[in-house]
Amino acid sequence: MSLYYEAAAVLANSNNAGGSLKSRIYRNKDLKTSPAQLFALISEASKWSLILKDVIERCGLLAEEKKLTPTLALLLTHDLLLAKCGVAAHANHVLKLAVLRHKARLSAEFAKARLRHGYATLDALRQAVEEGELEESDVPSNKAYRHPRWVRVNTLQTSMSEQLVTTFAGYEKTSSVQEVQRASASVKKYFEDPHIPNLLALPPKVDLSKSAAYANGAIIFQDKASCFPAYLLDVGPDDGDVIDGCAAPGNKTTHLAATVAEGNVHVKRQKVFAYERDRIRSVTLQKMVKRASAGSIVTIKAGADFLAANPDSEEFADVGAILLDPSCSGSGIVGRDDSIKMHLPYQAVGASVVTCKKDKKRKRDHNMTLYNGSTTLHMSLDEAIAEETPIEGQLSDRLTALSTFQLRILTHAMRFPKARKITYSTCSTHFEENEGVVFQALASEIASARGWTVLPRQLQVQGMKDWKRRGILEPEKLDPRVDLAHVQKEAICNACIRCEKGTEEGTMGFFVAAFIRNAETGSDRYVASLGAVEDAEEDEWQGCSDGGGTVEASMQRQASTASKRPRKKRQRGRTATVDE
Ligand SMILES: C[S@@+](CC[C@H](N)C(=O)[O-])C[C@H]1O[C@@H](n2cnc3c(N)ncnc32)[C@H](O)[C@@H]1O
Repeated sequence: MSLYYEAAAVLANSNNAGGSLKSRIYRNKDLKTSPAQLFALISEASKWSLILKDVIERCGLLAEEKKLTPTLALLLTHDLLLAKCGVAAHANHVLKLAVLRHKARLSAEFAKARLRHGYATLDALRQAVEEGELEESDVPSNKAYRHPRWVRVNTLQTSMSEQLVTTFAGYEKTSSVQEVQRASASVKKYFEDPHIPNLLALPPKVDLSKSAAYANGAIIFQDKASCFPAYLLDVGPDDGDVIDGCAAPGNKTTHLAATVAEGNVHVKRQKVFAYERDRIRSVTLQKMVKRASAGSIVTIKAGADFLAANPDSEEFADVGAILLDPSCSGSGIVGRDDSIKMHLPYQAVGASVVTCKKDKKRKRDHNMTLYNGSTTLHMSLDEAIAEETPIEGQLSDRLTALSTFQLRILTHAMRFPKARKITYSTCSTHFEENEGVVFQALASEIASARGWTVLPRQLQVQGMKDWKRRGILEPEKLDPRVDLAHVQKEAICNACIRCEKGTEEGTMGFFVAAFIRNAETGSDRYVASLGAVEDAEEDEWQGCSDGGGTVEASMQRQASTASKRPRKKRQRGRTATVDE
């Protein structure tokens, strides 16, 4: 009888295997249980876990049954109370006996829990559980703050108008994202995003994973915030080739490919080089690129370290833009609605220890978060999730290690001789990984040698310029060597873009900043774009009044150079140069 032990071991994921929950189960050749049975048990038990956790705690099951761990207690209680055939073990099995002894109390507590949640019958409760009504977002009690299902229409294959009459035929258009945030999964509503082109928000938990459009890559599940970097990079026909330095699973790579293809109709082909250091994640990247039909644009550098890419090599001679989305703490990630959340009952002593036949003591898995004294496991169902690998240890040590790596990768990108644009992003909410890295990068030798500066808000592509949440200054966390006046720091923060999780905007926690080269080394297109906002800057840009080495002063100088060059206009959210 290995079903429950094996399920507990899969959940513990003690070897930190990557990939989705499904792929971890189906790839594991050592399992005795059928993968389908194992997956069904885990996914069903997780749906009920919020209620069952409560039932188990009220019964004091873990205090009385020393053989049970929180995970085993949850899986067994699920089968005892809800599975058609009950606990799948022979009558005398030690685990079966451990829960059977408490059947009457568990059943009584389960009935009370059902009534507490306001469901008169088990069928009504079942329906609510299936629709995810009990499992709200990370911000409980406010439906307006739930995380919508964000869907990017893949313009390499299809168009928004085509999808609206096919995949989303019969869906009603709403005028606010909150309307879809509040809607239940069965409601057919969509909201067309005003900031990012070709992006839709749908009710949380809506299941499109079986749709043909998803299967063939016409639509891609991608959080709104995660679409910011490729859009902000704003690659145009003059920008040459593009590098995605940290690519897997590939959402931003395929988004980049779609934006590159848009500008390539009449001009020479631009390539996207996608670097991914991890071999296993490179396989996912390959699948994603193929499914999105981006193979003719994207060259995958599988298992290759971007830090080892030689900026001066012939291959990258035409690289004008670089997107960097390096590994981070992942503190902005929202428990996705297509991910499995397993709420485990609280165990007063040894709550973090899972025992199992072969491997007696297993360390707590990094996917667990302690929540109100008990534990919640988060498992991805989607291969295409940007999985983060938190470094063990104290938060401050982890942040130092991560930000050192992030700064290295960003300054490496600044070395590519023809590069004129870089975006740097993380799904972290920590200043150290975000604005902190931006400040340090700007203060680096390579940034001043090559003339890199931040792309101010006024010059950003329309949707990003309109986005209200900007960078945050936390002076006490700033590297003391960063020698800038307060007004300069504020200007840099205003150039940075943030998203917060658990808000009425429905995004994950995210950060992105763009860098550009100055007029002397930058592209004409950018120089022109600086001139385009010159007038607007005089009205809007309040960040600087002195003429010293400030960011804004540098922008002003660029703008004045630009005023002597051709005038330009914006097209489809993109900066275009036009001769008069
Ligand atoms: C945050 S994830 C990227 C998510 C991806 N941009 C997306 O949107 O789908 C970071 C990725 O960068 C990879 N990575 C980290 N350091 C790298 C390096 N030095 N060179 C190439 N890839 C790296 C990690 O293995 C991980 O897959």
